Amino acid sequence: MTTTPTVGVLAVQGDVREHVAALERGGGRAVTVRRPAEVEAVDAMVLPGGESTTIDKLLRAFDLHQPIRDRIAAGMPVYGSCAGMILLADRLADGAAGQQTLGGMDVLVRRNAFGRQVDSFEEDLHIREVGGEPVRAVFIRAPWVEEVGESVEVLARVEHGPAAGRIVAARQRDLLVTAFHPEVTGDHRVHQLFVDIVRQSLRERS
Ligand SMILES: NC(=O)CC[C@H](N)C(=O)O
Repeated sequence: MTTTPTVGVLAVQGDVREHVAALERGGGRAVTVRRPAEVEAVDAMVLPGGESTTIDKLLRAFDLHQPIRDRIAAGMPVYGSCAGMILLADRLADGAAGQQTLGGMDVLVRRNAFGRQVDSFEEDLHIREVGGEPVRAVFIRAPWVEEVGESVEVLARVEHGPAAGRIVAARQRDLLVTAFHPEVTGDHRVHQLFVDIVRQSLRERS
């Protein structure tokens, strides 16, 4: 029997609807999460893009910071895109004053790393674990991963231009991050990869 995992999309700020749609197309059941009790009820979570400083403040205002941290520590699979990638980083460069992350992934992430001139751009990326054609990656004032710990697998790097070689997708066990926004392109393969990670994690825990 194949189970359909329930994935909660953090819905305090950011592009929530697009993630809900991409998760459903990728084989998951998507719900929105705004309350601590909802954090407890899901199998996994997506932290969407948006503004990481705002999301950080709202996580604390809505009493979601600690419950999500606790679930990450207990092994809940989480996919963080852009601002969500910043939130999953153990270490942050160029964060705003007082900005905190949830942490969980042994990486140093640099916020707004691509600089002003190239705030936003698109590139076709080859992503490990995502088969078929390259993925059209949309970067919007994106961060990059500057350093990775030993348990982190690099899934994709920028392939062209001045930032070539920079890490923009990575995985540490059941934590997945991308610096770009696959939810805005109509291609649900990254979300499908995440739903597969969640399914595998549920099988291992049952
Ligand atoms: N598209 C995004 O999520 C941008 C992230 C944003 N620059 C931040 O620091 O939070």
